Formats: sequence, structure tokens, C-alpha cells
Amino acid sequence: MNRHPRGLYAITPDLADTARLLSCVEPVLAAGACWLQYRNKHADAGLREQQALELLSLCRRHGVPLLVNDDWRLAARIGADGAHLGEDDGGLPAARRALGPDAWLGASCYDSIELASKAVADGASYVAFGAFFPSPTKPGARRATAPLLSEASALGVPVVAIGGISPDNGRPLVEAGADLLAVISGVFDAPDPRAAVRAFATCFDSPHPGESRE
Ligand SMILES: Cc1ncc(COP(=O)(O)OP(=O)(O)O)c(N)n1
Ligand SMILES: Cc1ncsc1CCOP(=O)(O)O
Ligand SMILES: [Mg+2]
Repeated sequence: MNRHPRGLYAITPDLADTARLLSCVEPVLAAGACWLQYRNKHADAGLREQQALELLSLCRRHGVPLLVNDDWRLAARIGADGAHLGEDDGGLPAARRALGPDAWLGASCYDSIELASKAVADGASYVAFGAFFPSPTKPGARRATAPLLSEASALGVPVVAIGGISPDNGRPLVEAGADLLAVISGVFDAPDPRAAVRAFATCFDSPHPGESRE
């Protein structure tokens, strides 16, 4: 597994219709999203398990890691590549023990470098900050600013930015230190999601702040 991911981290929209979910996600993976997170805030446990399993086989076909939002137990049960946990989603140490040392385990750190540093000590293998811009998906999300991303680079794990990110506003976040841009509406509400994925790739054209051009 690539321990230095860099690119678009697509997150699924809430869709109850599994066939529709798969047909929305497939072109996004084919166009080059490098990670997928299964997030569904409305489905019951049975539907979430069914959707997660279907997405896992789709992700396997495309060689894309699948992470499950909120529910590390579901991630462990289906053998997903990892889970993403926020402050209300249970403890990182228990999730790390259940998922094993190689799983991706992400932590929402909102606008706090202290939370990020504690998350890494507790077993997180990446840290996420945001929202950086007003988010159509989560309008009440706590806000963060770009300097946090460069500060977080010192933690030694991939840094993720989330919240209202589009191909037009993503590049400064990458320049500030984001390794992954986590996006829902900027991909899935775009008139042409494939074109949006390709446009997001241009946010990563310039070298990472940690890399030299030579
Ligand atoms: C990559 C990534 N970053 C942040 C979040 C938000 O997690 P959380 O704060 O638990 O909010 P919900 O997504 O559960 O509404 C995320 N899901 N993914
Ligand atoms: C889950 C989450 N956490 C902070 S903003 C957000 C939603 C991201 O969705 P969008 O890319 O549509 O703003
Ligand atoms: Mg959550």
C-alpha cells in the first residue's frame, strides 16, 4: 500500500439507491481519485454494510483503498482498508487494535494541531483538518485556515484538507501542505464528475512543500 498518498480523496454522497451510488462512484475512481471514503449519514446498519461491501469490490477492481466513515467496526468486519473517525465516533486506540497496524486510520482534527498530535499518539495514520471553505454538505462545520496544514506536516503522517473544496480553491491548500483533498460536492455535484476529478489533479501539479524540484 502506498504510504505517501497524494491526490483526491473522494467521499460518497448520501444515496439510498446502491446501484446509483455505484454508478456515481465508478467514473470517479476510473478518472483517478486515489482514495474513497464511504460516508452515509442516513442509511441504516444493514444498508450501510451492503453499500460498503459493494464499494469495497468496486475499489478493489480499481486498486483504490476504501475507508469507512464513523464505524471502525464495519470497516473491520468487511476488511476495508481503514476508517475515518471524528470526535463523536469512538476511540482511536480501540480502532487501531481492531484494524491492525497496516490499516489507514484517519482522525478529524477540525482546527486543532493539539488534537492532531494526540490523534497520532493514539494511533491515527493521517490527520484531517477543515472545513476550509463553506461546505454545502455540512454547512455548520467548524472552520480552519491553511497555515494549520504546514504546521501539521511536522507530525509525519499524511495531511488531509476537507470542506467546500473545488478545483478552483484546492491548490493553495496543497501548496500549504495538504497531501489529500477530501471532497464530496466538488466531485459528486459537478456537472461532469470525471472532468472534476481531472481538474482536481491540476491542484497537485506543483511540487509538495516537502519536495525539491530536482
Ligand atoms: C477526510 C475526512 N475528514 C473529516 C471528516 C469529518 O468527520 P466528522 O467530524 O466525524 O464528521 P462526519 O463526516 O462524520 O459528519 C471526514 N468524514 N473525512
Ligand atoms: C464531512 C465534512 N467535515 C467537514 S466539511 C465536511 C463535508 C465535506 O463535503 P463538501 O466537499 O461537499 O464540502
Ligand atoms: Mg464522523
